[in-house]
This record gives sequence, C-alpha cells and structure tokens, in this order.
Amino acid sequence: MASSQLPVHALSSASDKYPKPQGVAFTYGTAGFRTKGDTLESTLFRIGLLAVLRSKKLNGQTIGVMITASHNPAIDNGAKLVDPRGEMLDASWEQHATLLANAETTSELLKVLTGLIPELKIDWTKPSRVVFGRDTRPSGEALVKALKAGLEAMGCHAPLDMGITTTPCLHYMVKGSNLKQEAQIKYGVPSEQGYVQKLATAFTKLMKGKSPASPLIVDCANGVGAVALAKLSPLISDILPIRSICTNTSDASALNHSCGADYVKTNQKPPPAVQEVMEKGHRACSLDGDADRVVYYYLNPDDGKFRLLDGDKIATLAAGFIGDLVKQAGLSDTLKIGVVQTAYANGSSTQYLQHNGLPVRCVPTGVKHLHHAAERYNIGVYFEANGHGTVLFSEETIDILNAHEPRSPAQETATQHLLCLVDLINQAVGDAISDFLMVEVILAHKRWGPVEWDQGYEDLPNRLVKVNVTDRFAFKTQDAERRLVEPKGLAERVDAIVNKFEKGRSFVRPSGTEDCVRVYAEASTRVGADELAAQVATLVSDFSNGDLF
Ligand SMILES: CC(=O)N[C@H]1[C@@H](OP(=O)(O)O)O[C@H](CO)[C@@H](O)[C@@H]1O
Ligand SMILES: [Mg+2]
Repeated sequence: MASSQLPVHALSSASDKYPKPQGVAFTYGTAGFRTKGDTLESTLFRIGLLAVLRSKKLNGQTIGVMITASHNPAIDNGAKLVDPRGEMLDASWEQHATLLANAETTSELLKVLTGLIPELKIDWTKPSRVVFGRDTRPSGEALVKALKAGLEAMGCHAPLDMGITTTPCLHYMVKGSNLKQEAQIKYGVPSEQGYVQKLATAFTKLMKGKSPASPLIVDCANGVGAVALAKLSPLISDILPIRSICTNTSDASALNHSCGADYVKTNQKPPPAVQEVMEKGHRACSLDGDADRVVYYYLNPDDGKFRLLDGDKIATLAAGFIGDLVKQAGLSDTLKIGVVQTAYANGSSTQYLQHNGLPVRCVPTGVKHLHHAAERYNIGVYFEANGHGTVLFSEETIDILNAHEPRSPAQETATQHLLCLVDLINQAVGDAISDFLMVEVILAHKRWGPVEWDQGYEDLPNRLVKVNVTDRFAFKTQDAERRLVEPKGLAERVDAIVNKFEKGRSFVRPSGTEDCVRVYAEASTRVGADELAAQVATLVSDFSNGDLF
C-alpha cells in the first residue's frame, strides 16, 4: 500500500519538534490560517505535509505556500496554499488542512496523514514540488523554518524559497512554474525578476505615446509592497513617477499601522503620512500588508474633501475601458465581459454597471468565489469593494485575440492593447501593483484625473460594523450571503428594519477570518446608513445573547 512508504520515522521525530499548542483550534478559512504568529509553527510544519500531498495528488505540479497575515497587525501571521494555476487551494482540501493542524499529538497527526493518503488516492511514488514565500513579518522566519522541516520530512526535493515577496508574485510564480516551455515563453520567466520585467514591459507598451502622468502617491503600508515597488519603480519612472511612502519595513510595529488599504477603507480618510504630502486634486493609492489589495483616493479640488475610489470604482473603470477596447477591436459579438461582485459592493456601482449593459454576478465573500465566477466569462472583471481583485482573460479569449485579423488600424491598436493588458494584469490573483498600473493606463488613455473617474456614479452612504457574538457559526446565509437562514426568524426582523429606510439594504454574515459577525448597511443618507447599521447590529447582538431566541 502506498501509505506504507510514508517516512514515518523522519516525520515522527520532526513533528515532535513542532508540538501543537494546547487549547488552540485552527481553522483554514477564507484566507487560509490566520492568527497570532507565534502560535503557528506546528501549523506551518503541517502545511508542509499537506503541500506535498497536494503536489503528489496533482502529478508533481508545483504548489505554493504563502506566509502572510495581509492587513492584520504585525504580530499576526498566517498561511495559505496556492494551487497549480495560481488560484486558491481547492475548497474541498480546506478541511484536510484544518484536520492536520488540529491533531493534538504526533501520533494523532500520523494517523490523520496515513488516513488521508488512501482517502485522497495519493500515489506516494509521484514527485512533489513546492514554492513558498513570506511577507515582512518578523514571525515569518520561524514559520519558514517550520514549513521547511515539514517539507523535508515528507521527502520534498529542493523546495523553492522566494524569500520575502508579495502574495501576487508568489501566485504568479506558481502559475508560471506549471506551464509548458512554450507557454512559459509567452507568460514570462517564473521568478520575481521575470514578474517585474513583465509588468514594466506591458506598462511601457500601453503608455506609448501618452504624456507622462503626474506623480502617483503610493502608501505601501510599511509592508512588502515597498520592497516590490522599489524594484519596479526605476523601470517605469519616466512614464509614471511614483512617490512611495510608508515604506518602513525594518520596524515591524509599523506594518499596517495607521496606513494601508484597510485603514483608508475603514476610516474613510487618508493615512496621516499621506495627508502630510497630499494636495487637492492629487491621486493616491494604498496597498495592504501583502500587496494584493489596493484602493485609490483624492482630495476634491473644490472643497478638499476626501473621496474614496475603492474596488467597485476600479471594477467599473476597468470594465468600461475594456468593453470599449473590445468594441473598437470589432469583437463585441465574440467576447463577453462580465463583472463579479460580492454583497459588499455599493448598490450604486451595481446599478451603474447594469445601466451600462454589463452583466453582474454576486457571489459570497472571498477571492476564490469571485475568481471562479469570473473565469466563466471571456473577460471577467472581479473586485471586492475593499480592493482585492483582477481581470481575467480566458485562454480561449487570448487565442481569439491572437488570431484576430483586424480590418482597420484602429481595430489593430485595440487588439494589441487588449493583449498587453493580459500581460499587465495578474491572471492568477489580484495584485495591488499590477492593478494600480492598470488604473494608470486607463486614466492616461482617457485623459482623466481622479475627478473624472469618480463622476460615473455616487456611492450610497454605507457602514460596516463588527458584532461580537457567542457563536458566529450559528449565523448561516444564502443567496450569496445576502439573506440569513439561521438563526430562524432573524432575516424577517432585518427586513422589517431595512424597509424603514430609503434605498435601505443591509445584510448579516459571519466573518471567515475573524471571530465576529459583520453587519453591512447602506441607505440614501449618511445618517440613514449609520442608523440602519446600528439597529441591525443591536438586533444581532440581542439574538446572540439569547434574548430573542
Ligand atoms: C468585509 C470584508 O472586507 N471582508 C474581507 C475579509 O473577509 P471576512 O470573511 O469578512 O472576514 O477578509 C477576506 C480575506 O482577506 C476578504 O476577502 C474579505 O473581503
Ligand atoms: Mg492582502
């Protein structure tokens, strides 16, 4: 039996060095494992085991492991697995990750592992390949060591350590490593340098003939985005001068502290460090701690008021621009564009897209849901309101573009621009840097500043609040998380509150990354949105305390 070849002795002694902390339960959720960094060594050891199983299951294709806790505080850390095409781990394997992470002892761990091999029909004789990286968090170093120990104990030959890198770069790397040689030539060299080069080349081509943009302020959240940007920026500085701020990666406590995409989205204001340098009319963007998320903003030239250009605004900008290019290329009957959002998308953005004839789908929160839904279109634009997202071009679409015989120079140019966008936009996962380069291209082509971009629609005032509850798993939803099915009777009470507000919309869902329930509300006025959120939050809290059960 294949499992008899499991290197039990090596595993057993290696595992003893990474005992599971007692009294902690780990869950592989929306963003993989995520908790305090110093509790995660045993989990990383075990992720190493699972990565090897996953690679063997998929005939030795390269699997990725990213160690990061994204926008969370510096003391947190986390890890997620990346599947061969650069997408998130197949959802059916998440339970195996959770099971392995929670085995209390080495012998229990070995029992789980020996059970998984026949259950998942893994052929132990297959090779395994793994590539991994981490963000700038200090705990990352020990976690890498634990991961390597797990990989080594499973006999994984020469896993590739990318060192400190961004989440999207790791995804790019995984995808590229699994391509056949011919496809890899088109895709780009699977290395960090290859990625930077690919972005710079595509950006330069797309900006050809456009006047150099005014400087863009980029808040790097004092995270790994600063490291990546320092490599890219010199290659494009003639076309896009970048003023990077919040680039302090040596002081761990600075990471995501009073800066970054989450700060801006949550507080609806620029980080203090940006405020210092930002003038009316300037555009700025903020990345998160692992550079897979970006939001833009500016100060209104008239009144100096802060205006956020979030993931929804990026999605509408991209979908509109790409839709126009498809038309100009003469391919609008062939290539279908769709936009994928979550329930958190502002109602105005959904309405705007629909008015412009773009199909919109709503899916549950989390990039993996958006990504899979976007893959169903020729060109699928997906963004979460908080700035995670990308634009996917299907393989068939790329073939169509390559084979297209344009009937005019204008058609030719539009087709070439679309092909360059395929290179500029990360096809594996959203990348804050690639996304802001895409936005910059679109603004340059349209000769727009942030004000013109912002004019498409006006966001409905909205509010997002957290409610701490005794058991968030008691909250179950349907209809892409827009409606509660449990606790029974709660949905009707939410409806009754929502109906009191003009343009009211509210929904309640358990977070997949934090121990809380989130309440989102929007309404026609600021006061209305705040009041609606407060009333629904109180209702949820009362339910949770048992008062209303
Ligand atoms: C409202 C919100 O912003 N939710 C975030 C957050 O998920 P929750 O399941 O809501 O905790 O973290 C996810 C992973 O980073 C991200 O994909 C998602 O958009
Ligand atoms: Mg992130």
